[in-house]
Amino acid sequence: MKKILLTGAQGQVGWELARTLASLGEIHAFGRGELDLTQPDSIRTAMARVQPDIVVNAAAYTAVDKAEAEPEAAFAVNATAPGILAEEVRRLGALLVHYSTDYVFDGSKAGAYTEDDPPCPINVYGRSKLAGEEAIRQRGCRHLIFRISWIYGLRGGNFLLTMLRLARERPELRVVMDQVGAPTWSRLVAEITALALAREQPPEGLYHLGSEDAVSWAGFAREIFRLSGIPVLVRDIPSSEYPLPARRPLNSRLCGRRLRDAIGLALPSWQQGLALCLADESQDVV
Ligand SMILES: NC(=O)C1=CN([C@@H]2O[C@H](COP(=O)(O)OP(=O)(O)OC[C@H]3O[C@@H](n4cnc5c(N)ncnc54)[C@H](OP(=O)(O)O)[C@@H]3O)[C@@H](O)[C@H]2O)C=CC1
Ligand SMILES: Cc1cn([C@H]2C[C@H](O)[C@@H](COP(=O)(O)OP(=O)(O)O[C@H]3O[C@@H](C)C(=O)[C@@H](O)[C@H]3O)O2)c(=O)[nH]c1=O
Repeated sequence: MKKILLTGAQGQVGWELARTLASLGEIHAFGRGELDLTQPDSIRTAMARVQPDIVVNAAAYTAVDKAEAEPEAAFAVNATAPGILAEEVRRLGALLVHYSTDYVFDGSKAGAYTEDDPPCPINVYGRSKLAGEEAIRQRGCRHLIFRISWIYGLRGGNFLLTMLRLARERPELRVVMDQVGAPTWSRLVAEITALALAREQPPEGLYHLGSEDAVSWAGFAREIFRLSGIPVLVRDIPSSEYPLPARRPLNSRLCGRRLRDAIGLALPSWQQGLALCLADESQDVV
């Protein structure tokens, strides 16, 4: 039976992975308390204890705005730690599964970004995540990196829960309409990861995991409220009217063709994903 070491087990994606990957092998799930990615010894001790066949790194520094003020903290978790994990994975001859982001791009492309498009991040979080990808590739271990985007679910901190909370407080919300991307339910990321790992020869390298269709944050908010039956008004605004410490790419669309061609896996449309998430009764809002 394969041994799987999972980091970030309390995060949005990690929480789903802890359940979904359990069908694939013996899972050793670590939250920050048991495995702190800022402590190299903590990483090496966990790796030595578990001796995993597969490491799934779902831990990350994801506070996009806060990262602008504390780049060292973001780089420690998102860049240095994946490099150490990759070193350990190479020594064990294991496979490292890692998640990156649409924020490695500047958003200036007209269509969906492919894996061959040159990254050019415009904020600290994006730069730290790109450095993490590069650190893994440089170590030369077997790896599978999924770039994902706009993750939501009914747990943790995300745009869906923020919208549901704000709608209880205000009759009208102002939401940006000039940033487009594909909102993705955390469970679908976990399920696609499990399907990829269940293959005799799991894919390796870099893959974009995004549904082909895209929407603006304002359009996403409207669909959340439509499906939830909440009568709140969403007013379209440009990003310039919602100033934040970190710039966001205007185009976050990721082309999922490479993964579909490699193993026949693709995400459902973002609308289908959202409907599935909101209809799921197995999860409580946390
Ligand atoms: N959220 C999104 O929209 C997107 C996320 N991604 C990527 O997907 C992956 C999963 O993200 P997601 O689940 O949404 O993120 P979350 O923020 O929900 O979860 C990240 C987890 O990492 C943990 N963590 C943070 N710092 C450390 C540390 N020093 N040591 C150990 N664990 C730590 C956090 O713990 P704690 O709660 O204690 O801080 C948290 O449980 C990440 O690689 C992220 O960059 C990519 C695109 C979009
Ligand atoms: C709450 C709110 C946000 N917004 C805008 C701000 C921002 O431009 C956009 C998205 O807001 P958020 O700050 O929730 O999203 P953000 O933290 O930028 O989300 C990103 O997280 C990282 C981790 C990723 O990797 C990305 O894929 C992406 O999901 O919506 C409004 O226009 N109105 C509002 O009321």
